Amino acid sequence: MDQYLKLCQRIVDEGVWVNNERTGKRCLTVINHDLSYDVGAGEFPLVTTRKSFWKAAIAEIIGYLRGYDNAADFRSIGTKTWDANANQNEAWLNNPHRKGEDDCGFIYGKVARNFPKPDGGSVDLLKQIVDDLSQGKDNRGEILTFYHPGAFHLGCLRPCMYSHHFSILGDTLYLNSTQRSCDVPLGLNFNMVQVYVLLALMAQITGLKSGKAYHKLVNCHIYEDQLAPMRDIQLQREPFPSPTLKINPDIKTLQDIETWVTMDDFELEGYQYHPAIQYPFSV
Ligand SMILES: Nc1nc(=O)c2c([nH]1)NC[C@@H]1CN(c3ccc(C(=O)N[C@@H](CCC(=O)O)C(=O)O)cc3)CN21
Ligand SMILES: O=c1ccn([C@H]2C[C@H](O)[C@@H](COP(=O)(O)O)O2)c(=O)[nH]1
Repeated sequence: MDQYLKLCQRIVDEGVWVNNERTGKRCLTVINHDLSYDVGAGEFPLVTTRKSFWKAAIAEIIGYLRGYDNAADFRSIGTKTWDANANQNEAWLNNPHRKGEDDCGFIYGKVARNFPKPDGGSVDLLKQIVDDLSQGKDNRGEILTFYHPGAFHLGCLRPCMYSHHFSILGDTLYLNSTQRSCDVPLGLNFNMVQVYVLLALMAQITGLKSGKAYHKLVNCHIYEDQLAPMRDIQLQREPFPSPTLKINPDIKTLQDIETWVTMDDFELEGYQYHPAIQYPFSV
């Protein structure tokens, strides 16, 4: 939580205004920031200086692991975060590849689980990684990528957290996640939870211990209409101690994640937080 507040303060102090063409808004921006979470020690990086809808964040990453490409599927496991990008993004609404209401197109897990091969067919990157890690194998390229520049025109949004690289040292699993673009008030609140949960879940289903997760952010921004509540309200609050996340130990395989896991399999102990702040969302 301290790391998060430091980044917010860094943007307020050092940020440079950048015009963003896609949203038509100005963003106060810094380049390059590194966060890390000791998942093995249970350091759950949840924001406490406003109410966080952490279950929606977990639902989103579970949806990615399942390869969802439809906002209705995301809603059915507990998050509305893809509604606006699927149904209110002008460029996507006019895109001939959009298959109708709630379609997100070829995004995130849909890409990783069906990664097109130049010589035909596709690869399920996640399954390959889970199979390797389960046998204690790390080929120094255990990379789950959601990024396919040749397919951007087929989806409503390019992936923001686009690469998750897993590594084994001894009996412990590590994760390096990279994010190209970060909406610090809204998106990052979710993305920190997702990096933590991704390492914890992957360690649990591959029989390894959780180590550390390293989260690299490239373009970190606060949209112009989010600056006042961040600077004048959220940054004036004192953080509470971090809560602890409990994950159902019965989750043992990738198939469990694909078939029966719900948000009831995740519980928080000791979450104390300040009142909610509603930040504007830019489509
Ligand atoms: N501008 C922008 N920022 C993002 O963070 C973002 C996108 N676009 N597009 C794709 C996904 C969708 N994500 C989202 C979308 C909405 C919220 C949001 O509205 N969060 C609120 C309420 C959440 C709830 O009620 O469940 C929040 O207060 O955190 C967060 C992340 C993250 N991503
Ligand atoms: O997981 C996510 C997904 C999206 N975001 C933010 C970052 C940007 O503000 C927008 C995406 O816009 P681009 O023009 O494609 O960069 O969504 C996030 O922070 N985390």
